Amino acid sequence: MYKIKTFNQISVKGLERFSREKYEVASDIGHPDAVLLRSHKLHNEVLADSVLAVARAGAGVNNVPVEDYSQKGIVVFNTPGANANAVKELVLAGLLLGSRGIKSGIDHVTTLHDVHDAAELHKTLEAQKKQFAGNELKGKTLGIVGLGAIGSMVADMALALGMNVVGFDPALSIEAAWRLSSDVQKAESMYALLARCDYVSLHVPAIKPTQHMINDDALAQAKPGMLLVNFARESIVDPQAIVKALDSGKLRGYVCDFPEPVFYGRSDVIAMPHIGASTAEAEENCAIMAAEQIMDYLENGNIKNSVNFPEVSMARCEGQRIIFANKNVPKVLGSVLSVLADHNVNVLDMMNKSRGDLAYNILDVEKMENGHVIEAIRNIEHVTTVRLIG
Ligand SMILES: NC(=O)c1ccc[n+]([C@@H]2O[C@H](COP(=O)([O-])OP(=O)(O)OC[C@H]3O[C@@H](n4cnc5c(N)ncnc54)[C@H](O)[C@@H]3O)[C@@H](O)[C@H]2O)c1
Ligand SMILES: O=C(O)CC[C@@H](O)C(=O)O
Repeated sequence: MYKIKTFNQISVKGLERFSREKYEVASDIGHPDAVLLRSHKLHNEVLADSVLAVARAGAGVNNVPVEDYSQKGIVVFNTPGANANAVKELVLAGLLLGSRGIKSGIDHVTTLHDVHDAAELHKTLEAQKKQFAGNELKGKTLGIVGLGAIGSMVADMALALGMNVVGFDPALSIEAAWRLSSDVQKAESMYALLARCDYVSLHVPAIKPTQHMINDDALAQAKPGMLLVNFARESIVDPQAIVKALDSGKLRGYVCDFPEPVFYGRSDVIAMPHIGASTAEAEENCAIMAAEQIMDYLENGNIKNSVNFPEVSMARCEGQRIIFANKNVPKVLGSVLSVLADHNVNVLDMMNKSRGDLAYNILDVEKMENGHVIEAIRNIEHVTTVRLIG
């Protein structure tokens, strides 16, 4: 029986993927084989030594200490693209909320709830509505920083609305480049993008190089009156710099998914409670993808959509499967094969891949009589984890 520990509310559609015959899934499991979570921060959690994999039902893995887990041989998964459409749709809402007097207009209507005469109410509102006029998106220029799963969808949406789209992504993957419309203009730097855009939407991961990438210097380059939209992460912007830019009029507004105390009481900030991915569809997509990735890893040793291990998938042969991870240095695979040879174990198929400092291997072998083989592999220098599957 495999054991899965959950944090956060995970969509039932994903949890149902774990068959009851093979899996026990609960939030209070003591020695799990895998952890399934959303935004819960794992940095302060002590994970049991039994944990082989951690799956983040979502895109950002800044709540997972990935480097630490890599040293321990724990595979970390995420679910790329599974919630991108939900975020894209909320970015559209953000652009509209920042362009039109939608929120202030609705708030104003609620202040008139003591006016009970309909004719008087309509007359008052008609006289006052000019305060809530705004601008259209069509014909304006949207800058997108980060053109991955979400950024590319936001680009398509903005083009369909008749906006000009400028993008910046120095680490664009080949797959993402194929997805991107040829109508997206390329900016040479983020500063160049900020200088020419009426709207800018951020879609980068929260990693060291993106920490406070929107700061005083960056905002000094911005086109005056720009609207900034941030559905990526709080750490990407310096909140004090945002406040200064709003006060000086450099920024017209800031729409985000990450409220900060310094924004309280400001009518030029619209802050939502991290609901970019909070749709039934996105939650299901993420949970299903995460559950399937965990199952394929636990049952077959295959790895798909990991943020720290290489992508590895091999069809099963008859017999047994040995999987092991090791530090990416010479001779480890050779030493493992020598152990197998010494124990008369025949290898049927194998795969070896590396990613940075890590190497990962799948060996299908004829059924072994000798129970000491796995222990002998575990004792080889630089091997971090080894497992025998059925
Ligand atoms: N608000 C929410 O609920 C919500 C939901 C989903 C994702 N997110 C956030 O959005 C981020 C992006 O999600 P995604 O699915 O598009 O991820 P993704 O990995 O598909 O795309 C991220 C893109 O950012 C690019 N990038 C990295 N560093 C950059 C830099 N310095 N400048 C410009 N581009 C850079 C990468 O090359 C990549 O193409 C996630 O990491 C997560 O933090 C938030
Ligand atoms: O799980 C969530 O609600 C948020 C997920 C989102 O922040 C992500 O990075 O995918």
